[in-house]
Amino acid sequence: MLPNTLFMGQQLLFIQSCASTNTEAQQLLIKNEATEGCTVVTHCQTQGRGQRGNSWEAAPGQNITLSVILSPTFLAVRQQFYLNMAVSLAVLDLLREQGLEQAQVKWPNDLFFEDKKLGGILIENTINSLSLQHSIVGIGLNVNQLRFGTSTASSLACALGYTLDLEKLTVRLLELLEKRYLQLRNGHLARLKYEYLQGLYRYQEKHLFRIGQQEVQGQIMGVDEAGRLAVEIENELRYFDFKEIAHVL
Ligand SMILES: Nc1ncnc2c1ncn2[C@@H]1O[C@H](COP(=O)(O)OP(=O)(O)OP(=O)(O)O)[C@@H](O)[C@H]1O
Ligand SMILES: O=C(O)CCCC[C@@H]1SC[C@@H]2NC(=O)N[C@@H]21
Repeated sequence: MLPNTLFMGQQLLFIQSCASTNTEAQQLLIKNEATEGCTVVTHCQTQGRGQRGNSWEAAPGQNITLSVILSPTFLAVRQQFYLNMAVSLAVLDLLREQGLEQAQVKWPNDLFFEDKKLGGILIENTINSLSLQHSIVGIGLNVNQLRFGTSTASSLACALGYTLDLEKLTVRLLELLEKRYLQLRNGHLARLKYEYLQGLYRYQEKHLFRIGQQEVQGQIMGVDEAGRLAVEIENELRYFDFKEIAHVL
């Protein structure tokens, strides 16, 4: 089954089992065998990689684990977080379309529903001096798996109470990803950022954050182009990189 798209997922490679679809996609890029939108899908990822060096858990045959190769050469290096926002929104669109209206994105790009993580995104960019050259967009979405090693993980099936058709869902994700990517390519950056913030977990709410060893109360006020989180703490607006701040859940 191919998605109804111009290019996203039109070159679709299904691999029964692999260490990581991001690594497989990297190999395709090196061998010059990929056109834009080329997608690597597997049912069994044995060494899935997450952000911050975490590993990604996915029981065989039950989840979406895929990587898409893109060439966002129209984005300046300093604008690269817009790609994260576009991809996060595509996965959020899918979750909401499936009935999880309250799903949100936990900064920078975790998919959250009722305080549990349903999915994650790992984007690996190759850059030249000024712009992005290639991006490998890895998406892991917990679909039919019911039990996880991490207490904070959940799946669509857990949330909805029924099993979903993995292939149909994958095809739909690629369609939604193309829509959001075209929005990005057509320069609708402000729109993307607005929608990302509207879908952001705990946006403009007072909550506890962990900064180093300390727990402080703060309020997310936005993100900057570099993807840093803007948090108001004691009447001061401070900016944080990925590893510098975490939500206290
Ligand atoms: N399929 C999965 N679904 C949800 N979480 C998963 C899955 N596989 C692995 N995890 C793990 O869940 C943990 C939580 O992920 P997360 O990216 O939020 O890490 P973290 O370092 O705890 O981040 P933070 O403290 O900023 O929220 C990580 O250890 C991640 O590796
Ligand atoms: O939230 C995270 O930490 C990101 C998880 C990303 C997991 C996906 S699964 C498909 C692709 N291949 C990988 O090794 N990682 C990404």
